[in-house]
Amino acid sequence: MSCSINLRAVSYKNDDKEIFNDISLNLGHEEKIAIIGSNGSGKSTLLKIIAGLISPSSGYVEVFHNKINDLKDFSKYRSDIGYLPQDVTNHFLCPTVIEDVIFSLRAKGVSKNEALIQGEMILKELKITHLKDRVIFDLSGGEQKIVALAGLLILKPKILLLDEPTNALDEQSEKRIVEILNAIKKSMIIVSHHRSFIESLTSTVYRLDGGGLGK
Ligand SMILES: Nc1ncnc2c1ncn2[C@@H]1O[C@H](COP(=O)(O)OP(=O)(O)OP(=O)(O)O)[C@@H](O)[C@H]1O
Repeated sequence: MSCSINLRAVSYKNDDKEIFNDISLNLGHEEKIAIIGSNGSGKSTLLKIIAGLISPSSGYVEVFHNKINDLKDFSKYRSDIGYLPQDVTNHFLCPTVIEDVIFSLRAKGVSKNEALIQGEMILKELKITHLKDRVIFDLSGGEQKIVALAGLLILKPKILLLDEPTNALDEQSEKRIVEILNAIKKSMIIVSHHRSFIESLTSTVYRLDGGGLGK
C-alpha cells in the first residue's frame, strides 16, 4: 500500500514519564483516520511528532516512505504537511484574514498579486469570502478555525493533521467543517473527542490510551 505516513515503534517520554510506547501506524494515500483517547493520553503529542515539531524518544516516522532521522529531515516535507493545532488563536501572524491566509505563499516568494488570487480562491472554496478583510481576533472560534484551515490549504499539502478541529464549535460550524473535510481528498489524521463528528468523516478510528494505540 502506498502510504503518506508510517509510524515505526514510536515512543515518547516527558520528564521520564512515559506518554506512549511502541506505536505503529500506517496512513494510506488519501486515507482519513481518527484518533480518540482520554485527556492527557498523548494524542496532541503524537500529532506533533508526525508534524515534525517534536522528536520521538525512540522509533521513527516515515513520510512518503522516507525515514525521518531528525527534525531537520522534515524541512523538505513542510509544504506537504498541514498541521492545525488544537488552539489556533496563537497561530495567526497577520491582522486580517486575507493577509494571514496568503502569508505562507508570500513567504515562499509568490508575488502579492498571485498570492491574492489564490487566497481569494481558497476563501471562496471554503465559503468565507465575506470574512476576507475582517480582523482575525474579532472572529468567532469557528470562523478562526476555518481561516486557519484556509491558511493550510493554500499550500496544497498532501497530508492534513487536525487536532480537535471542532473543539468548542457550535453545531453549525461543526457541520461546515465536516462538509469541508469530506470534500478534501487528502491523507488526514483527525484527533477529536467528538464521536459523531468522527463518524461523519471516517470509519477508521484508533484509540490512544494507557500508552498504546489500538482499534
Ligand atoms: N509542554 C509540555 N510540558 C510538559 N508536559 C506536557 C507538555 N505537553 C503535554 N504534556 C503532558 O503530556 C501528556 C500528553 O499530553 P497531550 O496534550 O498530548 O494529551 P492529549 O491526549 O492530546 O490530551 P487532551 O485530550 O486533553 O487534548 C499529558 O500528561 C500532558 O500533561
